[in-house]
Amino acid sequence: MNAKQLAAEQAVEHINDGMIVGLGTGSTAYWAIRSLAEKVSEGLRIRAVASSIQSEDLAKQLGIPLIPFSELEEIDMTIDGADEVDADLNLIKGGGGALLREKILAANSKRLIIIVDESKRVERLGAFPLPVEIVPFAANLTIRRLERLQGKPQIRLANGEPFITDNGNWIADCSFGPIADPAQLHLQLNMIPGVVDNGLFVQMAHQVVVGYNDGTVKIINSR
Ligand SMILES: O=C[C@H](O)[C@H](O)[C@H](O)COP(=O)(O)O
Repeated sequence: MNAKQLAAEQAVEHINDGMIVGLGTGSTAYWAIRSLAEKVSEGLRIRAVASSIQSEDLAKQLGIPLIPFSELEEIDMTIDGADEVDADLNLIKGGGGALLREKILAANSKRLIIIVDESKRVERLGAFPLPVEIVPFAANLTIRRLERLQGKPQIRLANGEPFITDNGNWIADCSFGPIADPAQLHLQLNMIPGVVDNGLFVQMAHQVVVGYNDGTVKIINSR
């Protein structure tokens, strides 16, 4: 079993009958969705909400009952991956472009469990370019504001065209270098008109499950 799968399977153990479960996005969340589907096929009764069209398609295909965002009041537990995790369990997310829906799920979940392999743990966030979701029609103005914050923004491309998120927006990947104060940067970014949200998840994770290549798993709880 690979390190991502190890972490995912450990996290899925926390899911009980009757729960509403938020499904993350990406190659680690993939294993959680697979493992959850197995439990559903064995009789676990849950309903899930997906953070991306990709995860929704996978969950549908594997027979996980889904509910739309419009029917949600609260989510019991969300299990999601991350691109970086620091010692305070702050995260960079959005490498797959799903940060907005992921953050809405995280903010409305009683519990957010993050699953990663050991490569995602860092002392300080910022080596991974920070994804910022921006509205396309004012992209040039928003990019200028991101440049003024020293973010060195690059519009993410897919096949030579701007990558389009599930919400119809663009992603500007920003390189701030080591991020000294994630909470402050998060606020500065989200105050720019034209920014929809950014991939900093500050003090949102309740638990991080880390899978190691030697087959072990470490659980880190928020303080
Ligand atoms: O937009 C994508 C998500 O934030 C992912 O959870 C994140 O990029 C980690 O993905 P992976 O598990 O594939 O490294």
